[in-house]
Amino acid sequence: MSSFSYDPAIRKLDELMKMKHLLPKEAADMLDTVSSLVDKRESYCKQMTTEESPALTKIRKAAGSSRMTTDQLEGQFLKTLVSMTRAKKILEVGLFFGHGALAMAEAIPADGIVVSCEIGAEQVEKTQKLLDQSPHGKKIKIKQGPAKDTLLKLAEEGDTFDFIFIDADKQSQEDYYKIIFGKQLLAPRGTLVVDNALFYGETYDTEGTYKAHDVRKFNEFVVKDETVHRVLIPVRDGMLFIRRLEDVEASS
Ligand SMILES: C[S@@+](CC[C@H](N)C(=O)[O-])C[C@H]1O[C@@H](n2cnc3c(N)ncnc32)[C@H](O)[C@@H]1O
Repeated sequence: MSSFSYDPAIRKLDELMKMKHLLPKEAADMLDTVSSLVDKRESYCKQMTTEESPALTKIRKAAGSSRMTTDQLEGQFLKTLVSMTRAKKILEVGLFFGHGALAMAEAIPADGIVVSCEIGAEQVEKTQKLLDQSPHGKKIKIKQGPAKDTLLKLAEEGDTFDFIFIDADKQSQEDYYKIIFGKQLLAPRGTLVVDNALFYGETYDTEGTYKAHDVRKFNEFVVKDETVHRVLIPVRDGMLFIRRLEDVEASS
C-alpha cells in the first residue's frame, strides 16, 4: 500500500500483506491483486479530480506529513460543495495551514468571505504568509483564539454563514453545534460539514482513543437531533453533512 489510509480495513490489508509469505500462492496472488486495486482506485480518483492550484499545493507541502491538513481530493470536494451551494459567507473552525480555507475561498466570489478560527498564534502567522501568496487569500479572515469565543462573538454580532466547516478540537464539537444551530450562526438553507466523522474508523471499529470517543459521542448527539437531515460520506476520514430538515425534506 502506497500511503496511510484512514480506512481501518485497508490498514488491516496492509498488515496482511506483511504476512503474505504465510499464505498459499493462490491466496497471496489474490491479496496482491486486492492491494493493487485499492492503490489504483485511490490514484484514479486523484487523476480524475481537477488539479489543485499551485498555492494549495504549496500549503500542503508546508503542512508536511501532518494528517491534519485536508488533502487534494477533500480540498477539491470542498470547492465543489461551496460552488454548488453558491455559498458566499463561509465559516471554518480549524485553519491549520489553510488548505481547506483557501480551497473554499477559490470558489467564492470576490465579495465573499471565509472566516477561519485558529487557536495557535504561531500557526496564524505562518498561514497568513502562505495565504498572502494567493490572489484568493484576501477573502480569508483569520480569527485567532479559541473557536468557541469567536463563534459566540460572531453570533452576538448577528453574523450568519451559508457554509460551515468544523475541523478542529473534537471535544468541543457539541458546543460548536449548539452555537451554530441555537444562535442561528448557520444561515437559512445553510450547510454544516463536520470533518473526521469516522476518526480513523475508530468510531465504529474499536473503543478507540479519547478523541474517537468524543467523535462517537458527538455523532450520536447529532443522530438524536430530529430537526436535522444528515449524511456521512466516507471521503478521506469521513465528512458528516448536516442541514435543517425543512431545507432537505420537500413537502408532498
Ligand atoms: C485538523 S486542523 C485543520 C485543518 C484545516 N481545516 C485544513 O483544511 O487543512 C485543526 C486545527 O484546529 C486548531 N484548533 C484546535 N483547537 C482549536 C480551538 N479550540 N479553537 C480554534 N482552533 C483550534 C488547531 O490548532 C489546528 O490548526
